[in-house]
Amino acid sequence: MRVHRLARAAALAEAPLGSLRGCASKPRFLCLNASSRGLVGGAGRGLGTQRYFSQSRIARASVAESVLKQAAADPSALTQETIIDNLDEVERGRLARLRNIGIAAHIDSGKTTATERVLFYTGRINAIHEVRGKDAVGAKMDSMELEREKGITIQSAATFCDWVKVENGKEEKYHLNLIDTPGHIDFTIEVERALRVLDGAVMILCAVSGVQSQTITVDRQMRRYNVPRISFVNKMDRMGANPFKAVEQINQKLRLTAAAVQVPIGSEDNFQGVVDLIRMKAIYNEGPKGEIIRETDEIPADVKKLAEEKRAVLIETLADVDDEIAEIFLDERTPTPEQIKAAIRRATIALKFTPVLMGSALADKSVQPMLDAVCDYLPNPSEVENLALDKRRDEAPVKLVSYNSLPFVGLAFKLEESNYGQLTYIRVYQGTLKKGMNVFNARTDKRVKVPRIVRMHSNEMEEVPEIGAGEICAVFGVDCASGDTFTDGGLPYSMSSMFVPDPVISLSIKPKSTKDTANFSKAMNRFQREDPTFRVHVDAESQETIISGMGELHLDIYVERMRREYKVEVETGQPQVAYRETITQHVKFDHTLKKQTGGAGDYARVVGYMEPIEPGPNGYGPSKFEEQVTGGSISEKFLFACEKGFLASCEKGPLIGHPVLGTTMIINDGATHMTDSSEMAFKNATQQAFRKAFKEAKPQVLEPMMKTTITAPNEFQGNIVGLLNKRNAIISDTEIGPEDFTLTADCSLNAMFGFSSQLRAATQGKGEFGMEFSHYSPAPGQLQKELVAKHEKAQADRHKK
Ligand SMILES: Nc1nc2c(ncn2[C@@H]2O[C@H](COP(=O)(O)OP(=O)(O)OP(=O)(O)O)[C@@H](O)[C@H]2O)c(=O)[nH]1
Repeated sequence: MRVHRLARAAALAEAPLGSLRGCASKPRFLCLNASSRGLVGGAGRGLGTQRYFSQSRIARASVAESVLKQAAADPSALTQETIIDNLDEVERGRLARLRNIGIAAHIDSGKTTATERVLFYTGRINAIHEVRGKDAVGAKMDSMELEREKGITIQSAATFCDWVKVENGKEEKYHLNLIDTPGHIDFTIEVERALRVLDGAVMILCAVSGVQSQTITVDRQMRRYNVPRISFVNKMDRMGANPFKAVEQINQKLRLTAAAVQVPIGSEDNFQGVVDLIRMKAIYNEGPKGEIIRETDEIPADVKKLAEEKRAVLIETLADVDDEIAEIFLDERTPTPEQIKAAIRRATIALKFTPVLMGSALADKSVQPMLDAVCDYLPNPSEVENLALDKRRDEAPVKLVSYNSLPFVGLAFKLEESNYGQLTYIRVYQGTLKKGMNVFNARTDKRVKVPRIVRMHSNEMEEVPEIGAGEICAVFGVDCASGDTFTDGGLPYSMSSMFVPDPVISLSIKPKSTKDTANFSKAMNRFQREDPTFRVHVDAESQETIISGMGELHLDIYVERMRREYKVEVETGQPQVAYRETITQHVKFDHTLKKQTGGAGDYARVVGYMEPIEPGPNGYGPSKFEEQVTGGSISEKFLFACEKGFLASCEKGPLIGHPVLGTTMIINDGATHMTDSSEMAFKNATQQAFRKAFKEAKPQVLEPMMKTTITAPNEFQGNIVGLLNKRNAIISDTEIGPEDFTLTADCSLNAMFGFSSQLRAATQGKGEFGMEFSHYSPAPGQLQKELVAKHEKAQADRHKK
């Protein structure tokens, strides 16, 4: 068993953490109000070590003045354990019942539908409205008109609520901050930034489709930010629902140890409820909207055997990831429900395990046990390690502690333009953020006042005077960029920011009428500030405005928002692929720039070589500049200018004007003139040398390859394989289900233009596909020839003008 566990751990460690590629849609927060009641037998967990606090220890603990003094003098010397040990009862109770969670999944798995139930059952909303429902109201968290129309989540939305968990007749109130994230790959940044600041997540899977392409992306993102998760297999009412297939796929495809903690009672349209395998109780939802939970010891006879079997699998799987259960298992004893729950909690927080729950959000079944599991198994803010970098100590990492009385540290993770000005979402990692407080932006070194603090409930907000440590809120009137760290000014801390994938597609855009120019610029500025994956630049040669993003849908949504929200009609050019350029050979250069035009001349000589950098496991890396000059033939100052020249050259490659990857330039010699050399001369000389050497080094155009997943009814499989073959796609996996098949292929983005309409035609509108950037790969010779010819012609035309 131990070997088995190690093998799994090793497999996990080796699993790629993903680099670019995104997934995507809209997050929302839910937050439960911090209870001021004392902790009753609560558990706190320090960094890696388990810490359970006995009642007597809690009683002993009081606000330790000495700890606060120490924190004020030198916060970085404190360990999380020291602080947690000294937390007072009220603080400990507040944190123990606080959860910051995200809901993330593949497109259309039911995230928004499930969130709607959560809001209803916790009393945040008093009626349930469906995504694309007949009442045309739309789900609470899809507040944007476009989202409601298209039935997709585009932006993350935050909300908060209180969940009262009842266990053994005792009520415990939890405060949840919840973010509903979008599923579509084009809105991946919304998932990235939500996961960056959340402590735990609910991964939703479809009971019929199991692990899908975006589930894999979401999995990578959760690993990137070490986010523990519970899994919820939704759509148990659908034909072909099979939660155990989903469990197996989490184990195999995601390489994350998973086991069901429930089994279904009935299936498909006869799905009635679930059996809780830990307490061996049947759970049913009653009432018009499933708001009443009925629990009974009477497990239906036809489910009993399955429940016993799956309970045994749960314990055996837990024994693989938890020492305490392993011991009990080897002694052939039966663990108690409390022991099982404690083991699930430990293993989930340690990222070794995910418990799998099941239900149907649309049929109002088994959502409440999922909320109980959020409280039972996902960490509270004091159980998650959050690090900041201390600028005083060479950016040494320091642990942030979610204690209200410590100096304030928060991260601005999302910006949004609202009717009342810029809204900045902040996660408070340490200390308290108060209305009217002056906070310090670690990036700009500027102080700003916080005039208003609100808690978001989708598009509504509730003003609050202060927000405690470990919570999420939004503030008005704070000018900053996404990813900025704020402190109270006393701590020189900054937090690492989130991962922003590079755009893969771009198009030219301009307003149809010049009278709309002002609104057009306003919209561009706003979208850019809000979404770091949406980029805008003016092409220096063509003077066209170019927008770039994660996919056609991503850019289409902005064009549509411009029309609706800013009343600007625009013209767009053909979508352009974000190509890259590289070299394939080692080439030497010795280049002299020499100009004598009367007065002071220009002189710079650079000598060295260029060579390709072998692509790593994540593909082609950034280009690099190195200087190896000995003997001072080029001074430091001029070498710095050479580097600038190199960076400028890499922005617009010599071949087709796209950025350069995987290329090293080394300058190891040169010459300087007493009077004629200047920084400009060295910068220009480097650019000229780069250009010449690049062309001699067998340059290569690189094109983005997309991991493409297609799902369609089985009868269309032949048609789709035909479509993919025409596009030279490499099919890597095919899975055939009872009704639908899912096919995964690597395809160049260039070959995928127009694919959606062809897929529609080939599957009578029943096929779906999703694409995610995978890596850059050398473009075929013919395509490279065409691109180079087009680029040269465009340049020649420009010169003629
Ligand atoms: N049969 C069935 N359908 C469901 C269930 N939950 C959601 N749906 C339907 O699935 C579709 C997608 O639901 P959403 O809640 O929008 O899914 P989502 O994951 O939020 O979608 P995106 O945010 O766009 O990725 C809608 O038509 C829902 O009515 C369920 O439990 N059973």
